[in-house]
Amino acid sequence: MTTDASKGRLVIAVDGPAASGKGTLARRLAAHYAMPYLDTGLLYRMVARAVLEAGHDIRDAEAAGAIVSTFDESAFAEDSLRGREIGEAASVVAAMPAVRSGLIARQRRFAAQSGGAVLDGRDIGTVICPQARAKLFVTATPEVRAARRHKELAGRGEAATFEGILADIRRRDARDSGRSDAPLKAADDAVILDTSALTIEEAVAKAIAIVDARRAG
Ligand SMILES: Nc1ncnc2c1ncn2[C@@H]1O[C@H](COP(=O)(O)OP(=O)(O)O)[C@@H](O)[C@H]1O
Ligand SMILES: Nc1ccn([C@@H]2O[C@H](COP(=O)(O)OP(=O)(O)O)[C@@H](O)[C@H]2O)c(=O)n1
Repeated sequence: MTTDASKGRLVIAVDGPAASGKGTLARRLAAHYAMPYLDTGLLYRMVARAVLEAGHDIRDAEAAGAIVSTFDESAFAEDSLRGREIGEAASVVAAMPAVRSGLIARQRRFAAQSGGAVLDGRDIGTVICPQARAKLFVTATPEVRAARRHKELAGRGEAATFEGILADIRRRDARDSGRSDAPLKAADDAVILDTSALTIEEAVAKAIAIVDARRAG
């Protein structure tokens, strides 16, 4: 088996825009290869929640920069981080250089585990793990992503219109792609996987084939 070039380990980087299906694929890849998985979006969501809970304005970069070095990951229930508003707030703090740099070490530590790791986010293949052996950039049209998120949020009991979610997704795409620090973009050596017309099982099969090809390459 050929693994992470530098350390003999397989690291899988999964990036992509909101509701493209990257978390679903990353989780399934982690199960398939029996590797630990980190959803890095949750870290930005935790910082956003901590900033708001401390009573700061979400645009307060100084407050967010101070919180990023002290926040306690175990203090947040995952379910409380998945909502629509926290996703929006996360993309605001994620554009702040102090927040991004404050989260780099813990992500790289996770990726450095001896058994390898799967991480998903926006900048895993470009900034956090540029040496990752396998990189996927997962996409889908904004309309397909909005429909998926709409269904997901409805399942959580969160009322929102399809049009409202589509507007959220477009705004978040623009903010994530337009920021100067670690913008959302595919790494040069990433394989693009468009899931617009794929079922979850079809997308998983393609993702495994892509990773297997990288392991063999
Ligand atoms: N290929 C797919 N077809 C249909 N639904 C999907 C597909 N991939 C993911 N989903 C669903 O879309 C929603 C968003 O997927 P998720 O993996 O959380 O996206 P992301 O991590 O990119 O935000 C979830 O409810 C998930 O079950
Ligand atoms: N590696 C990452 C992960 C998330 N993020 C930011 O965090 C926000 C929430 O990320 P997420 O992955 O939880 O969001 P979804 O794609 O699940 O909607 C994104 O809109 C990005 O602004 C980032 O900048 N870098």
